[in-house]
Amino acid sequence: MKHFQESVYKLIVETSTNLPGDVREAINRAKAQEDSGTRAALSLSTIADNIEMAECNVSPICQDTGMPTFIIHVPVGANQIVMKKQILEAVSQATKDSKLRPNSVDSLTGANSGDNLGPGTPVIHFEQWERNEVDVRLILKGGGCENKNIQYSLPAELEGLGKAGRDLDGIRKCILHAVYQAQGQGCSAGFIGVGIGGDRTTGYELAKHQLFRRTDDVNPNEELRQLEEYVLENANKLGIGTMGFGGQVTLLGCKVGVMNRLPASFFVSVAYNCWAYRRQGVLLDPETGEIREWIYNSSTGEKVAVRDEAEVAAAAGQPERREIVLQTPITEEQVRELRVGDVVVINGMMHTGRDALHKYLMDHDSPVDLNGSVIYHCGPVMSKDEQGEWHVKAAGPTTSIREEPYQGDILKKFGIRAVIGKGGMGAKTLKALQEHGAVYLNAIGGAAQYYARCLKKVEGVDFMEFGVPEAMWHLQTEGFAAIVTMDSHGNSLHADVEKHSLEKLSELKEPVFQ
Ligand SMILES: O=C(O)C[C@H](O)C(=O)O
Ligand code: SF4
Repeated sequence: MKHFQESVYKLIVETSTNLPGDVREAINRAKAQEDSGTRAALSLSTIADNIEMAECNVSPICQDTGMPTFIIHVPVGANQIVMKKQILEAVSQATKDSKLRPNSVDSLTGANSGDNLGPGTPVIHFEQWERNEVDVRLILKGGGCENKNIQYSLPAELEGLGKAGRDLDGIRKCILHAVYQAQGQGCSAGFIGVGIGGDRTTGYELAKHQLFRRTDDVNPNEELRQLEEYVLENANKLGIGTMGFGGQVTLLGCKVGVMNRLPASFFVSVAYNCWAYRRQGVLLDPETGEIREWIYNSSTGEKVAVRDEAEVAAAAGQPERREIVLQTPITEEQVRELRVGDVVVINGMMHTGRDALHKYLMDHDSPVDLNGSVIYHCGPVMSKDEQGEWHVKAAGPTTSIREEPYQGDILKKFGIRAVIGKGGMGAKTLKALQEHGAVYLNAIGGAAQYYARCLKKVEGVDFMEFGVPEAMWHLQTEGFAAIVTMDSHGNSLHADVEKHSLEKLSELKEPVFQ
């Protein structure tokens, strides 16, 4: 199979940079359902822009290119050892070419392998079949939505929904709860794969396999078909909306699979995938390894309608939405002026920082002055040119809640005035924003091309030893827009949406499937 490695490389690039047609259609439908001018509609426009940009630039849709997971069907006798070696080569090459972010981290030392290779990464499953072709499928599922996967053991007592028994109605409750607990943190609107039964490991595997189903396929099991339909309709009543900003569309797809279980166990496993639902597949010629066919057709996939000027104008015309341009360094007075719902446009310097940096700063000094500064929760995809200069290739926000134990203290210690991330933060940070005078800005998760365009120049980098995603990048920005979702007056849009969605969840308590 002379062309196998090259075909796998093409598959990786396509998966990372171009969303399949069925996913685009689902996002388009969501866009049509949201009222124009709302935060959700505007966010979906940004998402649509980002999808187009990624395709045009052949660059990652989201900077978190996830855990590359391959599922491969081969004819009997195919040499899986050689194929595996070539897959590793293709992954490493795609990482060098900035199509994948270096995402493989030593769990004990924190060292990034730099090429996406290491124990357990990438994930490769082989299966034999009797067809005379090779089927290679790939999913790039990022860490933020992976963190929102959840497994229930029935019977259980669920927040808002009460008792969930070992029956179809108990399963229904678990799935609704799974969507509720994700809030906007997994970059809603999302897609879920559900595995009923199995053990803890195979249950999750089954859930993830459901994510390879096309969004428009129909479950052959009538009970499960009804369940999928019910969940899709009712999860959208929770009002979580795009990025957890509130809205009509919270879930874009639900696929459920079932397998046998042990008498003592009853697991319901849910794999949550963000809107940046990157999965693709190819059918290969078993002799040459050349691509015969793409499995999730992207070329016939429709375009996601890009930003509509009328919509932007409608949003701007809303009296309650203000747009404030800020130049760094930012003062306390400027920050105290801001209210939840304002759009802030940042010009000047921004510093990236995520898990490793926040932990470090708790008991060390910062290499740069952070007074009046902006911290961006972001692990970008970077590339270095021949002159040794760095360029930002993809740079959307990461889930901020992971920094909750540190953020409040760090704001105060260094005089930071704005934190940009996604998904919101908790009570401790909200209190610190109020006491110190700072603001939390929510950027649109996954919109990595959209934001990379605003990051004009890399002024420097510290802590490269933490690896590319965790390093502290010093970036010159121009026109970086984000929404105030937590202000210095004790208001949090995230707390409001969570409370409201819990009320909505409780309305779905009554049995549906007897
Ligand atoms: O690691 C990242 O850049 C983002 C992550 O996928 C997240 O959603 O938090
Ligand atoms: S940042 Fe959002 S879109 Fe990107 S992988 Fe994480 S959850 Fe998905």
